[in-house]
Amino acid sequence: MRLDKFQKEQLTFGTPTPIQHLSRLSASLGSKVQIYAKREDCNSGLAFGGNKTRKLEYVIPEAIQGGYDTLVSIGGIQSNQTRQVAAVAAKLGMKCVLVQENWVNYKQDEQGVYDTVGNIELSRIMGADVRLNTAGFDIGIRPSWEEAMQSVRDKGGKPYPIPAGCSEHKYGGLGFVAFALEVMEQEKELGFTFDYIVVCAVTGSTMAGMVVGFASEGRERSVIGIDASAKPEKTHAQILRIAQNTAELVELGKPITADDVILDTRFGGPEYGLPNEGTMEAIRLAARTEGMLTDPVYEGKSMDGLIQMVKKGEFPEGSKVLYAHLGGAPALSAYASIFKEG
Ligand SMILES: Cc1ncc(COP(=O)(O)O)c(CNC2(C(=O)O)CC2)c1O
Repeated sequence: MRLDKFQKEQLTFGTPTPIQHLSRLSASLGSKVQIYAKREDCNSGLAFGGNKTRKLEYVIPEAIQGGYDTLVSIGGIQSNQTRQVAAVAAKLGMKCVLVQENWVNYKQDEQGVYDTVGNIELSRIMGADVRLNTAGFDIGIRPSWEEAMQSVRDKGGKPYPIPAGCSEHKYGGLGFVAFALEVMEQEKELGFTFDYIVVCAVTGSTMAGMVVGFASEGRERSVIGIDASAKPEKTHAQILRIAQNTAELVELGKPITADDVILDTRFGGPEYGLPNEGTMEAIRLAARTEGMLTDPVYEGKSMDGLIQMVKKGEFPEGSKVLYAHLGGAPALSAYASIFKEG
């Protein structure tokens, strides 16, 4: 495994993100499984950080060395990706253009709120050129994003392309290979290894990087993805493709197969960006047992998956399960109306 051959720009705090024992959450579920969380939601001082900030550490060097002057990225209106790109651009003194597509059929109660608070508010405060677009949800390469790139060129700028979630970027998986290697180092200090790692998946490079990183110890199938795209076929295919590309980049030395990408599709409904009852219960339980905030789009769904699997006895008794907390809390204010009752 060769990760050290890649350039890295420090955008996180540069120290291993903490692994916390969620003792009260574990107890509330019967203590048969011990749950831990690795806190990527606290990984950087750049606008609350998150999983994209770790990914951008391997994406950004090319932008700096290539003399690009504008970072161009894309996501839904409450995208955590675009907020993190805006923060990195601000920190590096680069311009930023963000395409925010209409990926979520949010409630009428959120009219006038959903596209003004949370992540999109933060991106505006950080000086990004935020461009709303009516196109719906899709994790692939988008015409709106390509048009934004061209608009920068038309004004004499040099745009650097950062696709949704950084995932289709050639180095999009490297950050979470590093995550996996970091966990394996921390396990030495903890004195045990995790039996499972639970992670939310939408554009796929977070999970893809983890699968490759843990594959270095034959643990690729300990990574359990919880789909939050509600279009799992496309997400699974994208995770597999990114994992295979990333395995080649880091010279893993063995293939990643479709069976190595374990994506649980039970918790992503009703559609991308909208929570179900289980999502809401999971958000409340994690908040009320651990003071740990998760969101209705991503982490609330992976937390629901984790909780349901524990309740159903799908983890053998005595398992130690690591929950990857990837961020997302800044979007909570855009969903204020759904938390009004209880
Ligand atoms: C908090 C949080 N948790 C998990 C994920 C899923 O990660 P992947 O896209 O790498 O699968 C996101 C992604 N968010 C996207 C965004 O635009 O914010 C890329 C979809 C996330 O923000």
